[in-house]
Amino acid sequence: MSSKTGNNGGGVSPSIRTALACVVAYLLGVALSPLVVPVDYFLRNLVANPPPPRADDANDTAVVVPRRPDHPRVESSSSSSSSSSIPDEPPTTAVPPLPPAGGRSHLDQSHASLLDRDSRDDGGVDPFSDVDIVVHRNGEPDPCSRQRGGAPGTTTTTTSRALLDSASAVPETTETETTTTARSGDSKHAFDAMLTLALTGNVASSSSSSSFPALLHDRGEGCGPTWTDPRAHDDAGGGAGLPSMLRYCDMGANRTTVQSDHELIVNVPGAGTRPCHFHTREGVRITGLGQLARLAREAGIPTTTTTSGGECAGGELPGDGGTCDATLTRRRELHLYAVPAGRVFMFAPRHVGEIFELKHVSVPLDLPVWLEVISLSPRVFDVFNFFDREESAAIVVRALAETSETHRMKRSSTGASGYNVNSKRTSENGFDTHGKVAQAVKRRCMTVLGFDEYEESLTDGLQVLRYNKTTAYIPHLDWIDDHQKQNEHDFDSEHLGTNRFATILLYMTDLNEGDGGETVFTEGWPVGVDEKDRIDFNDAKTALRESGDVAGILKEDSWEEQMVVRCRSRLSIRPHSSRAVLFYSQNPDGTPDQKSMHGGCPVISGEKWAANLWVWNGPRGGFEGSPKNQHVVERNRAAGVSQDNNQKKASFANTQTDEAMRNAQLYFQDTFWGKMGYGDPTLNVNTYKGHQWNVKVDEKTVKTFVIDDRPQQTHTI
Ligand SMILES: O=C(O)CCC(=O)C(=O)O
Ligand SMILES: [Fe+2]
Repeated sequence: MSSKTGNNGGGVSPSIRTALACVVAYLLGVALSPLVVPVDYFLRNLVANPPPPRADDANDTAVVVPRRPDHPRVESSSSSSSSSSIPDEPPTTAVPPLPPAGGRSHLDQSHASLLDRDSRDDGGVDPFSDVDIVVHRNGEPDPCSRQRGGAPGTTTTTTSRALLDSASAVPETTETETTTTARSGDSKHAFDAMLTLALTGNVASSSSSSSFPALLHDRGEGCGPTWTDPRAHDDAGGGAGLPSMLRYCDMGANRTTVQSDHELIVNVPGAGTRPCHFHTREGVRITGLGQLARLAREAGIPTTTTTSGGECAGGELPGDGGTCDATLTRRRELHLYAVPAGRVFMFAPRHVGEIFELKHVSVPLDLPVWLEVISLSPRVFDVFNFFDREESAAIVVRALAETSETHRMKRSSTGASGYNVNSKRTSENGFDTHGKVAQAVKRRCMTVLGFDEYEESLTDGLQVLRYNKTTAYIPHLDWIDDHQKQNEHDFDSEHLGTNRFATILLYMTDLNEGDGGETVFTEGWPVGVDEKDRIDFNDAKTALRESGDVAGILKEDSWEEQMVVRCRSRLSIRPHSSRAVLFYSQNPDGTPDQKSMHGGCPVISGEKWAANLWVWNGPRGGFEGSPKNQHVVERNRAAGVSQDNNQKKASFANTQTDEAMRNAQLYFQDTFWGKMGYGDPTLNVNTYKGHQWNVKVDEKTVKTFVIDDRPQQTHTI
């Protein structure tokens, strides 16, 4: 079932008439859809239980969503088993109690009281007394290192000791963003430095006289860079002497994305390198010691085994029989996901069907938001209860009412320089940058992705998409490829550039099996289908043709027909109103994830409305601090144009009235751009005020166009 677009209207202008008709038709569609869809998808989500599996659709290549397990923290058991590769060290001997508070001249008293059992009101239980810290690299389900086993809490734990020691080593910082002076560890940036230092231990330096051991049993050697790090062998630069984890946390001058808080980063004392920032498995950024202590208290339930009649341990009083009940407590685990400075948190799924409960994300209906893993490679997740039907309808209504030339719904374009209408993207799109719902959804999206603060420079406006019957969007990467570095903006996210990092796709209409319109991930495989039962392209094509489903609708061997074949044999997501899906376009190291290739399948029946939100790994073009290709900037400066302020859209067409222009060609200055002769398609470009476009015939310039002030301009010969 999907809403149908009406197109008859009264005496108003045709575009407003169409828009109004669409609004009414869409609302009717939304209002009626629960009556037509047997079990309404969203209502199913209203009950706290997850939706039932969708395996009942025999021919449905859409994802089969397994049930939510009763104990969603699947990670703790699996990670402890997977952690077998990391050798556990025998527990260290008990650490002496902290010195009296007065003796801690460097320490903020508030930190000390968080950890110091003597000064706590709750009986002084050290929050880390039976918890081991386990570290993962960003996006990795397997830990890379773990804490050496600590002594259970009769006294201050190794963890508290290390945290307090490292807190004392982090200098006082001034947080310019809050204009308050914070003591060491009070700011999230100082906290990052402190935790990184505690995990890896202090690095000998002339200025640090004290020495204390690393919390991690291997000082984080297992958590080294996953990319080739030139500093590993660079004795002169000191890189080789650093624990590997420090080289992971500080990706180096050529790879540390410059975020808006770059200047606030506090280096790891002794090492002088940038620290990691740390997130929970669910993406929550850990910004202070109090929060870390809270997480430690909440970390899982310890497994205990009790044997009676044992010997009494030191300090334990014997029971009636003169013996002690020895309670063997298996230590709990606090998993931290370490993200290099300047980089962005990424979920670390282990298996399809895995759940991530996002208790920190609030939505209008106060329903729990959770992720369910649809695919590991590409990384794709369903985001349950991300938005509701009301918001879904509001997005469509606003898109239809939009009249501004830059934002209204119109034939889609693609590419870094945007404006080229593409024959392989036949849908329509528009942008919602200021709508109330769009704003709310953008903020929610950032929270889901693990940002502790909203950052406008990291998101595009909400892009709204409409697909009518037969329209589609050929498989592509959302990551923008500018490998020749032709743009002022530097898109090379592996290094200092920024690019699209993650996409949240929102669906606003219900499409039934056979209606088409799925989002297909052409490198992914359908869930729940055995490897041996996967269908190859040719068999799927034969089956499609035999079914006759697209006969008379799509041309044989057209790219659209080929897409339907893929949509029916590869991982595809069927739209439902208020369904949201998250996927990543980059790997954790910033390289593009080629497996994230995806497209919008041709709509066979009805209409599809969707929207996407692209989140970048750093400031996108036009925002302060966005990375630039300096050579292009210089070139433009020499040509007297500034790209940021003067971008224009220009179309060049041949009216076929001047015989001398029969074989004309368009050049940007002296660079060939495209054929502009009789019968050649209009050339659409993004260009800049003052740019010169030359028309040449037989290599001689016959006409020059200079781009003027108009935002959109057409030049003809
Ligand atoms: O419509 C879809 O399902 C996908 C849209 C998409 O990939 C895009 O707009 O980048
Ligand atoms: Fe896309």
